[in-house]
Amino acid sequence: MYKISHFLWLRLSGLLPGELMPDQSSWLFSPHQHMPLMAHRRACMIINRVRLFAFLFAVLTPLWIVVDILTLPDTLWPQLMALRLLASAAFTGLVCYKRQAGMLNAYRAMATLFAIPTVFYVISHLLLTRYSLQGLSAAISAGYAFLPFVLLAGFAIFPLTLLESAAFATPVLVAYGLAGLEHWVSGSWPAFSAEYWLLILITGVSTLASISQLVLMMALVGQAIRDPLTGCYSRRSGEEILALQFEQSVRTGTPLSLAFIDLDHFKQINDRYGHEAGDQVLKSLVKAISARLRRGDILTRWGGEEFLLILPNTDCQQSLQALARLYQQGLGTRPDGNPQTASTGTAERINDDCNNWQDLVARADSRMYQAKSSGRDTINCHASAHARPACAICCNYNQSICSTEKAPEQRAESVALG
Ligand SMILES: Nc1nc2c(ncn2[C@@H]2O[C@H](COP(=O)(O)OP(=O)(O)OP(=O)(O)O)[C@@H](O)[C@H]2O)c(=O)[nH]1
Repeated sequence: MYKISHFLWLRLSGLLPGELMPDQSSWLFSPHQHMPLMAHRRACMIINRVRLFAFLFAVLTPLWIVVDILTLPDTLWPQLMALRLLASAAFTGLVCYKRQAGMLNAYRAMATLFAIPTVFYVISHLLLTRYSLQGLSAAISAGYAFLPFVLLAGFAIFPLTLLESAAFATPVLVAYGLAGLEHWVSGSWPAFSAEYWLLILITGVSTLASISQLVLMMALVGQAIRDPLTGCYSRRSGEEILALQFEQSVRTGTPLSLAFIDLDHFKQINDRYGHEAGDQVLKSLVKAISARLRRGDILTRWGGEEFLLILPNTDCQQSLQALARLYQQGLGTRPDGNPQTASTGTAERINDDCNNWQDLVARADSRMYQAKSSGRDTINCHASAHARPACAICCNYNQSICSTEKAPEQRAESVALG
């Protein structure tokens, strides 16, 4: 059974554009495990497309009023006209929708976009069934029944997971099913069943199109956010991630630590062994660090041989522990066989009392420079005046010495780390 489903999955995922990493297949089913950067970009895209869709509907919906006036009874078209104008106003409101990009806001925007035509469809259906229209009027009024088809086909322009597509399509399918109940009662159920089946087929095709868009987006985001040499996050995406993490840390009151890591004497490698050897050292450093990171920690290449490690939900002491572990297990090897060392400066949002992520990076950066000038191969998390004493630790791994500026009990702690 597993083999069959695996084979099927490979065949199906091969049909989708872009490359799909095996560990990303669950991303197509539910948004649960999407990384924050992906979720942010997807939310931006969904909100933009909702506006586009709403603009189109805001313009097209009132245009049909002319046809209604010319073909429908005088008692019916004014009601439909009022309905159309209301729907158009609601769509215009959506075009002006300006909220911060987040998946919750994206869902709200999409739900509103699909709710407007669904309500329009149900009310227009109730109005039209009160009249027994004939000839041209009947033909024109039949057009109203196609609205759910247009709506479900519209899913194709959004990058959605399977679960999301199902959640948005279900109310439309239910509304259409309820509106068609009387066809069953009046005996014209075969025609209605065929229509309903067509609706389900369109939903299936749109869902596949949405998932394909999601795959394409994942591939593009994946390429855009990675540093091509080392495979870790690029500086641009690092800044985006950091802005999101900082915002979340402020909102939830949780700590956020940064470690600014700069390789020591890296220029010598390039000068003595060539750029190729230098590149190799960078790659092995990223490999070494990535293998030991906690899920949720993010490594970004900030500059040539400078890396920024983002540690969400991690306080000063925990970040020092994590870094001590990285240093102890090694940061890779230089071409001459010696271990590669690095100078690191750390900062933490609450302890350092930083109001924005740029300040936090600047704090970690300046501590990294202090670490360089104090002999390299060092983690420097010297605290600011606001910091708790536990953070006033500076470890020099070359000399296996750790010193504290504050309480003696922290010395014991830092020696244990070193
Ligand atoms: N091979 C390689 N070298 C790079 C890359 N990016 C930057 N560099 C080199 O990294 C070197 C950085 O040199 P410096 O800033 O003097 O730093 P350092 O030699 O590590 O000295 P300290 O930081 O003071 O220990 C420069 O020679 C850059 O050309 C890269 O992608 N590949």
